[in-house]
Amino acid sequence: MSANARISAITSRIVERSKPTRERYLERLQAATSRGVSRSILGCANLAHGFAICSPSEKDALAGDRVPNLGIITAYNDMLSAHQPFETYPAIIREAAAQAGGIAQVAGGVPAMCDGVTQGQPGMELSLFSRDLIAMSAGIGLSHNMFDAALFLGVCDKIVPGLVIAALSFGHLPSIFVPAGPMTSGLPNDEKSRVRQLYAEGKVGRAELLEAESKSYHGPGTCTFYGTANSNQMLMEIMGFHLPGSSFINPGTPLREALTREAAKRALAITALGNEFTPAGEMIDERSIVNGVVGLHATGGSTNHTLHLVAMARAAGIQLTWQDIAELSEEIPLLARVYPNGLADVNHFHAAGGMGFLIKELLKKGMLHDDVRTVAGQGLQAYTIDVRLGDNGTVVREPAPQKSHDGKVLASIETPFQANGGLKMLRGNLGKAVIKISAVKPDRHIIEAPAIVFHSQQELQDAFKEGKLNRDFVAVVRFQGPKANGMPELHKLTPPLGVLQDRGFHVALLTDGRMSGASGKVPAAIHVTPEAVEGGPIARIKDGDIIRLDAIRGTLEVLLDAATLADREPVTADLSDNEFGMGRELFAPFRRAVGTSDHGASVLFH
Ligand SMILES: O=C(O)[C@H](O)[C@@H](O)[C@H](O)[C@H](O)COP(=O)(O)O
Ligand code: SF4
Repeated sequence: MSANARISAITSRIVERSKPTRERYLERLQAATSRGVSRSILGCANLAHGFAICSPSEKDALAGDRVPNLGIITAYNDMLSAHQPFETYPAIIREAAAQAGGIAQVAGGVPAMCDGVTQGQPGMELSLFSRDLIAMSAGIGLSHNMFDAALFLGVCDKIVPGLVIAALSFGHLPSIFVPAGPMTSGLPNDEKSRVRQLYAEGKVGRAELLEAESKSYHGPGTCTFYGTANSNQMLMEIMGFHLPGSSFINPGTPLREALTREAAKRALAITALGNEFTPAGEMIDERSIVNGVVGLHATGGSTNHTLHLVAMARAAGIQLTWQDIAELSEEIPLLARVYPNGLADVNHFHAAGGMGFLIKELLKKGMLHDDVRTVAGQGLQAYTIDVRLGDNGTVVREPAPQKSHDGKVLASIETPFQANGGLKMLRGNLGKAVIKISAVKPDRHIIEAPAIVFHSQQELQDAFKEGKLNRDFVAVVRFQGPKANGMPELHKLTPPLGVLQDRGFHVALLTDGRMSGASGKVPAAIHVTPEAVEGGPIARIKDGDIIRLDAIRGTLEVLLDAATLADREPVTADLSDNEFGMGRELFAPFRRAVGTSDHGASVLFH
């Protein structure tokens, strides 16, 4: 079944807009695939270096071009609870590949930042840039050109988007994403946030706060809120980069290992040496990208994907815009309530029916393109499943439940939680911005209040502690854009602004920076473009100006006449503190080269 008329029309518009870049991309891809098995063009010395550590039988196999070789790109480190399980994956994959008559080599590693460790810290100013650096790093691994397919081991925020950019830059290769799964449920996310607000008010100390945080983040796996990392898993499944049912199986379980082994065997089966050749750059097309956006809206996914999906699409020559994302939001109902959009976590979401139920429901109403290619084959019907471990350690897939196992977490398409998706675009005399309203109560969808201007998160936190913010106001936190300081997440503002909102004040955030995918209850107009350091209108706002943020009409304005606003000189800021320390001096070229937020805030594509 093809997608309904409205979604198909948006897709057709994207196809038309992308024609020049998509055609050039596909020409390059076909030229690469026409050269046959990649390593066959390597010289003897190149090849000898490439398989120097292999066994004699592996060398024989690799010297020919009949045995497929998998290139593993791993984002393993002990810093990300979500990536720590990857430590053992290469050995599992090598064994599974050998059992299936193939070979697997770790082509390279990529850096992976934990936004939870760096949240509110200087390191966060490297976070967004790390996405493009991850793409470049993965490219270094794959540029050895020894491989017939790639396996990507990555989960978190910037890592999956960076790896997708790499996979599409090497679009002549089939690629499968291999996740490690969510942490088991610990202290509920809303209880964690309640303790944070108590700490922000000085009602509990660090000991109580650390105890709550440690009970929430307590072991291997992805943090269980529906932030960017878990939005990534949803995207990889709905866009066809995961095998069906892979996204939300906990690490360290037999089913998780069975899925990893299956991914290795499937990657061998979809190389050019087999009969199901599925190069990633052909598999992912405009329909796949639209399916990703649909999934984002239907689940209340991370606002960061208004940056990452745009950049990921560009890597395949596809031009996705915020307008496309906003118009799709009007068509797609909210079907999942996972924190911060509800009280449940991703384990509850999976138990309620998870991705299989979600995709089945969206397909019922033509809200997804079913005529897409995936690593599992043709179409998304294969993804409307529930997955379990079979008797002999294999993966068994059965039809997804007809009804949600928990209607408070996962709704049917007939009775959605909200008629449209959580992500909207705002426009007005302050430029363009993004807002996620799926976690904002309806009485906060319109905020009109005086501006209070800050040039850092710390300034706002200090003003809160000094009791200066007990009022209605719009916090204008500027000089947080990609060119200013790498566009950090300002998630540390969630507790103080949440306290003020709970006290009954009408507050909102307006920033050229980002928020965490885990932010949610306070209305926030984020990714404001043009940014302050580029002289954008946000740099002309003064304390006391009346700001109107209207998420219903999709407008963002400072209530000044055009002449008054134009007569004001945009203020500048001293950003010297953001140029050194914690590696920030290494990223000056990125700050200079990065494009605008509505084009993905990328140094790779403008
Ligand atoms: O976009 C995201 O989902 C966030 O970057 C997330 O990955 C980050 O880790 C949050 O900071 C976690 O939330 P807390 O900071 O509230 O633990
Ligand atoms: S979800 Fe966020 S906090 Fe959790 S491991 Fe990943 S990057 Fe770190």
